[in-house]
Amino acid sequence: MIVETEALGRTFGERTAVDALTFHIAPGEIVGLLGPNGAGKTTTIRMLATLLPASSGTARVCGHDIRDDPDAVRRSIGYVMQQVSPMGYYLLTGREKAEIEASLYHVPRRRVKERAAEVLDLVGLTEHADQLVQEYSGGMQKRLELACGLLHRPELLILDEPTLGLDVQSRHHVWEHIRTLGVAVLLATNYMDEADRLCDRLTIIDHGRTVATGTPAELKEALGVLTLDDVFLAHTGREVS
Ligand SMILES: Nc1ncnc2c1ncn2[C@@H]1O[C@H](COP(=O)(O)OP(=O)(O)OP(=O)(O)O)[C@@H](O)[C@H]1O
Repeated sequence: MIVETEALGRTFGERTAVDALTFHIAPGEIVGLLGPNGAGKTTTIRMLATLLPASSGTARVCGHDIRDDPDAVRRSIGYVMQQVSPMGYYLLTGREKAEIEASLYHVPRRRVKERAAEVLDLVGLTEHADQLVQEYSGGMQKRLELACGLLHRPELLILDEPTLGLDVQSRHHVWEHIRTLGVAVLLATNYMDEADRLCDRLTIIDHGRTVATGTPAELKEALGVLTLDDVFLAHTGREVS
């Protein structure tokens, strides 16, 4: 398994953000983590990425325990956060940004150029590689972020809201590329169409607990509804925000 959690939990003072969460991701699987605002998605992701210690339970990521071997976990994952990188990058070309990040990710120096070109190609940016990032559309910038998350060839890519704020066409384009990356993906999203189109399996959480898990088709079938919006509403009592 690429990810295996067992009763993973995190509290902040009196507040329980994640409560005994158990789920797994198999190699190559795209798993969506869905939930209303404040459900515990980001806290879960931050624990798996070893950016935040767990209060209880265990998790193994790419075979490494998040508590005992955080460095090995970090080497095995790519993490693409919600916000786009700092402004400084806008004055670079896509290729320059990828090459700088490759060095930050400890890609051997003699491999930097080749690895940067490889990941730019994976997300369809080869043609625009020598254009300034500030001239990129929002969708192209997101694809560049995806590319940079893959520079050290992680086994797991963690994506927090990968298409937040993009127009429909750019979102479809980003999805196409995520589908063909060939690594396991954990994706937090508030977009039900994104979860439906992209994810092999979904875990819906609310108040830090799993309330439903299954393929998009299974989740709809179990309730006899046609859309994931209805599934979400039935399990969380809330409309998708
Ligand atoms: N550093 C913190 N200190 C205190 N409480 C926190 C902290 N981080 C998160 N929380 C609380 O934990 C709960 C889960 O938050 P989290 O950010 O994981 O939810 P989320 O599902 O990612 O929400 P969103 O969709 O709004 O990003 C919330 O009640 C939040 O207020």
